[in-house]
Amino acid sequence: MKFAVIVFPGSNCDLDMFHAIKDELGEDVSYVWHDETSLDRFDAILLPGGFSYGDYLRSGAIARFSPIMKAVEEAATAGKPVLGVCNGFQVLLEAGLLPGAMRKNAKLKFICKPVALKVKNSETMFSMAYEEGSVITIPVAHGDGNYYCDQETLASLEKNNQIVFTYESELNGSINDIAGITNEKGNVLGMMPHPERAVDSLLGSEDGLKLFKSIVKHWREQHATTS
Ligand SMILES: NC(=O)CC[C@H](N)C(=O)O
Repeated sequence: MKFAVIVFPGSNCDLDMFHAIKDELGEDVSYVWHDETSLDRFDAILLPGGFSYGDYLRSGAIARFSPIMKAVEEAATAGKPVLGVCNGFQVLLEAGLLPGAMRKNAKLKFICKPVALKVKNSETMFSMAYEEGSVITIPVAHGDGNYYCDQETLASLEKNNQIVFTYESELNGSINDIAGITNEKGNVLGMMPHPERAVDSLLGSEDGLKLFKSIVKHWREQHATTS
């Protein structure tokens, strides 16, 4: 399976994402600079965390106009897995590939620590290796992680089971403690916590690895050949 890690000016979690895929997951991965225009050769697209364009205007608001974003949209439409972590989530929101918006953390402080997350939906291509309802530990590191959407959007997120992860206790002001959501089709996931920083017990947790394993498992099932 071939993964792309999109690199924007100001991305800083691209190396961790690359390491998680190459060294911990053992899959093929390449960096793709933001001014490229095709992702045809990749099976899954990863938008890493960081401070694209210095978080000017709003986090992700400038990166969403990068040339590569048209290819990210095409990949999403084609049903490929698209994962945005932290700043990657912010870019996906700004691009309209996920509903809602990100605001500054309720207490206006940057929060950087491991947090407990509940797996609310283990039937997505990103979460199928987890037990539904299980509590996992994944670190967060953000200033703008206060997820917001209107009541109508919240109702549809709940109805369609699009909320994949929630914070176990109040963290940053996010509505209904939402930490990660998918699009309606289920192939685009945005999450504020960093699974790529939780892929080895040496890092304090390996709970993030199952997320990447889920993507591979789902892809292999879809591409199984019968001989
Ligand atoms: N780690 C990150 O991706 C940081 C995200 C973002 N720029 C923020 O501080 O909110």
